Amino acid sequence: MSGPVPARASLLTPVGRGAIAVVAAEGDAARTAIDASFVAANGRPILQQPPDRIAFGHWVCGAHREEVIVIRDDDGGVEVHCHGGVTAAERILTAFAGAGCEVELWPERLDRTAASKIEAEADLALARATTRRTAAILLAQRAGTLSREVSGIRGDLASSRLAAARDRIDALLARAQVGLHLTEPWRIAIAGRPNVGKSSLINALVGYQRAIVFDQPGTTRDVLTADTAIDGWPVRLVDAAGIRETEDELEAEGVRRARQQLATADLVLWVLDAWELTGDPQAVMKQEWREAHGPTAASSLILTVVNKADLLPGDASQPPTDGVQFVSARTGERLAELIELIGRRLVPAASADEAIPFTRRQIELLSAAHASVVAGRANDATAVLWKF
Ligand SMILES: Nc1nc2c(ncn2[C@@H]2O[C@H](COP(=O)(O)OP(=O)(O)OP(=O)(O)O)[C@@H](O)[C@H]2O)c(=O)[nH]1
Ligand SMILES: [Mg+2]
Repeated sequence: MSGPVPARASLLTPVGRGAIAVVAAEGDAARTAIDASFVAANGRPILQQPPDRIAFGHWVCGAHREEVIVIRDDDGGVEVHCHGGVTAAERILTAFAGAGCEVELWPERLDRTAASKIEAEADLALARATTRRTAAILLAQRAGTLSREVSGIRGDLASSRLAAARDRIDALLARAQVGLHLTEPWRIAIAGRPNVGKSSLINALVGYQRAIVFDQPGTTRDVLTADTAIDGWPVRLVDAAGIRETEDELEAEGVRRARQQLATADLVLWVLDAWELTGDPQAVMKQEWREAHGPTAASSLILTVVNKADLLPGDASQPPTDGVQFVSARTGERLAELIELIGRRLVPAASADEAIPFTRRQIELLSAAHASVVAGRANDATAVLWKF
């Protein structure tokens, strides 16, 4: 027989996001609170409700009655589902606390109840995942893909296959950026001369009117961002104001910030105007980059986007060139190709069934294990990997 379950209560759902809120509680004090406040529609006390089945009723608190569903399990745990929003859930949590339950934040609860550290981290990450693709990858890690790989590496170390272990750690570390971006958006800066259609392109990519579009150079004076998904990856599109020399102080500040956005972006889309294009798009992009940034070479993480392709005669078909995409933000022409190209550039390869470290803690452990393996200290590496 196990001892008494400590009484705890937690709000499991994020504040203000869903139509329902869920409060979980356990321990004798939790039952006391339920007995005092829950009136089941079938008139039975909670212990006479069948376990793991929903009991509909009301949470009664003074003159206030709130519709709820209560579910109990066999181990003294209960879940109360009430209307979403802050008030109802708070009233229920207060009742649990009043009966003697310790109120615990849900990340702490996850840490305590998860079967492993990776599982707890995956649950936290899943709550922040915004696309199916990223959620599928995280679910695979939660289901054991990452821990199996780590234990495979420990097996290599135990059998003195140090080179194999090192290669497998290298492969995991190579996916660290993808892993961190399962919960953090990739940052894509949209840059180029004034009036080429940067804001229009962002609007087209996001699918709604977000940035101000105006037929005058220098419309966007500050950095605007829009969050969306591209090819299943969460991205933050950053609208960099037209970079050029300016006397206007406010604009100069915008230019300074835009430059900073470019320096820190995961990918830059350098936008050209098809109507004004004279010569090879890549060469023009490099020329404009030099004008804006001085002699620093354009980084490889730049895609050249030739916008306003609808203004070109004929079907505007250009021979496909590596790193160049013709589009029309106005008509949506070739936007699908651009989206695919961005996806490939951002994340060269990632499949849901490979092991991917997805937290800084995991990446630090792998780096430490790597250093130990390289130094020939297999035992130290093994010890670090056990911390997974
Ligand atoms: N024909 C055509 N016009 C476009 C296209 N994209 C944008 N424009 C027009 O070009 C003008 C400038 O567009 P913006 O999106 O404001 O350009 P921008 O690069 O953000 O300009 P700044 O913020 O001033 O640097 C507007 O009149 C748009 O309607 C396109 O694909 N085709
Ligand atoms: Mg703009």
